Amino acid sequence: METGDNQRKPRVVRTRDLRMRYGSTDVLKGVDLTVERGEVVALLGPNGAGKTTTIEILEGFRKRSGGDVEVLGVDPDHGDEAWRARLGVVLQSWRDHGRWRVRELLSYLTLFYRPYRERVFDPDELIGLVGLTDHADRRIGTLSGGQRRRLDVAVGLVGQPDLLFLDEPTVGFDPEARRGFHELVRRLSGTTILLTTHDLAEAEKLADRIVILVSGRVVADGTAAQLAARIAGKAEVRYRLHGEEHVLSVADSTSYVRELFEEHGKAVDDLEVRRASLEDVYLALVRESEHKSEAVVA
Ligand SMILES: Nc1ncnc2c1ncn2[C@@H]1O[C@H](COP(=O)(O)OP(=O)(O)OP(=O)(O)O)[C@@H](O)[C@H]1O
Repeated sequence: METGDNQRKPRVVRTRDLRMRYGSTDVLKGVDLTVERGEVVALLGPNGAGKTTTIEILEGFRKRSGGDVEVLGVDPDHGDEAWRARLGVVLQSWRDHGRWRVRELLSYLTLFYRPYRERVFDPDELIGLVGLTDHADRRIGTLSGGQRRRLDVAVGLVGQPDLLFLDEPTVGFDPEARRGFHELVRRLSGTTILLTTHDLAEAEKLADRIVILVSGRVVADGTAAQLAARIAGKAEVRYRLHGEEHVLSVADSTSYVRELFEEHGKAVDDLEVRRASLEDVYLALVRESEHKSEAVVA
């Protein structure tokens, strides 16, 4: 008999060799992606990499050209209403129902989920969770961009989903709204989430794992630290010496700094050592992959 440790973690999303072709253009070229229960996974990649296409296939909104896909144990091409009710989808902003009021819309949506879900959110609890209590009776058309986005998230959460898709959730947020949104996602701890974003700090803050997609292929998959280790080595050292600024990229920053102080002592000022950030890692991986695919095309 298998013990708990030996049991595989339940897969919420699994794709194998996922392919998508629009006309004669291959947009997804064999994507292998897994998301395990309780994980928050960020899908990153340059414009046109295929993130939205991937998400739409997983949501059952788009039919794939090839490969195997399972979401909550079901092929999305054959997902029924009960399966759909287990998903939470936050698309780009909710533009309909501008004349409806916030509480009214959420109460109405709970009716769709009730036949399929054991528990659905109480609308007022949900409104509190997304920080819209003061706006519960406002018409949706009068909400600000950030408030509307919070409502989008609430719409995705109504049915207490087993898997939540967030497509660029904080576009257009001011820094305070963004921080509020990040706290909200943390409060959902335990919910499996697949999100796309162009905000690398956001990915680093929220995601347990980061998957980078370039030109329809997964080029990296791991924690932020694991990705950093792939291009590890160099750190940027900045300092001022006799008033003159120096910026260097060095392999062993500890030895460099030790020797710098041994040689120049107190003449060294404003020292800063910066390890590779997720942005550095991301840009390096994207450049490397783009070069490789250009070489293949050439
Ligand atoms: N319905 C469609 N018909 C033809 N081509 C499409 C269609 N939808 C998307 N594409 C193309 O597929 C590619 C991938 O698009 P997709 O929207 O999945 O990228 P993305 O990674 O989400 O990009 P972004 O970061 O800009 O949102 C793009 O080159 C896009 O032009």
